[in-house]
Amino acid sequence: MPLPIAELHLHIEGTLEPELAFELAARNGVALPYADTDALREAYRFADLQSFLDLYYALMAVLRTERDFEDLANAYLARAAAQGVRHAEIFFDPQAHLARGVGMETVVEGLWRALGSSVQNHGVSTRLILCFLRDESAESALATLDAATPYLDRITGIGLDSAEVGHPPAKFREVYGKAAALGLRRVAHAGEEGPPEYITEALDVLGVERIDHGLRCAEDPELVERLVRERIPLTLCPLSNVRLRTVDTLADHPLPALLDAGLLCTVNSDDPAYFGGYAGDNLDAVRDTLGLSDERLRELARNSFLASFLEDDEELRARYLAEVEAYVFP
Ligand SMILES: Nc1ncnc2[nH]cnc12
Ligand SMILES: [Zn+2]
Repeated sequence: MPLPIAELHLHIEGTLEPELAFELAARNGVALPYADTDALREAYRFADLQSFLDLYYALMAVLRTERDFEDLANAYLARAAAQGVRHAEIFFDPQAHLARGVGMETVVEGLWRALGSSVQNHGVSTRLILCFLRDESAESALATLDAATPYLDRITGIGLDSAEVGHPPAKFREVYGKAAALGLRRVAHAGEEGPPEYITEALDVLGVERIDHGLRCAEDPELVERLVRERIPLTLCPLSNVRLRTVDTLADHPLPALLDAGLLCTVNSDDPAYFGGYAGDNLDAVRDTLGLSDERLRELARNSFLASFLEDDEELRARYLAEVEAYVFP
């Protein structure tokens, strides 16, 4: 039995496995510029975040109907559950779909068909987090939040993703202010490729409650001290960092140093179909390569539930935390 964890940094579009991409392409009459799944997998060699994003957005062309989003989410939930994920806070990128003529309703209703029955079907509780694309305009983010208004009962929070460098958090001050007023929780990618200053800005200007990635905080000891003091969680994604060359090798990952510093770190998969592993694979990799002890792994699992947005169901959080403490490592 795998260690029970919450996954807090997961882009649902990044769970599109090549096999499902080809199935959806055939179903929707979309031509893919790859001969087969092997040829597509060959394209999964990334130089940096942008080279990944180019493929990530291009492959979304196969996602067209509610059923497509439902199938995508069900495939993720089944795989995640098999690796110990008990709770998933799932990002989605509506602007990438709206730009292709796929409406907010199709995306949210489709995802909800899977998420709404996930506890029964997969044993995984879920929350949905709407991400704004930071390389789009602030006005586009505001229009996207407006388009999501009818679905806010299904959306727990907002996030910020896509190409980081050159798109500092402050650009999205207004939309984060509006989202806060609507009672939405706030997170943002920061310090993945961007500098530590973006992390500070996300906290001070956007009022985020967690930092997605955030690994470049390791370059600024005062920032690390602040994150520890304020108990700001980091949603780290080790295999993603290796594939996108944010770290040279997994052995160079700052996770052990950040844990030693007292940071509330969590381990997540980001875009598992593209980066070679789901949440449990990421935990196995850091255990094997970074030599994390069983108690460190338990700490990561505990952190994931503490950092989750389960304030609306503290009883469930307590149950998950009890599962973590009772877990016996093989
Ligand atoms: N790792 C990542 N960083 C920024 N934007 C993303 N969108 C999907 N995955 C992402
Ligand atoms: Zn991400």
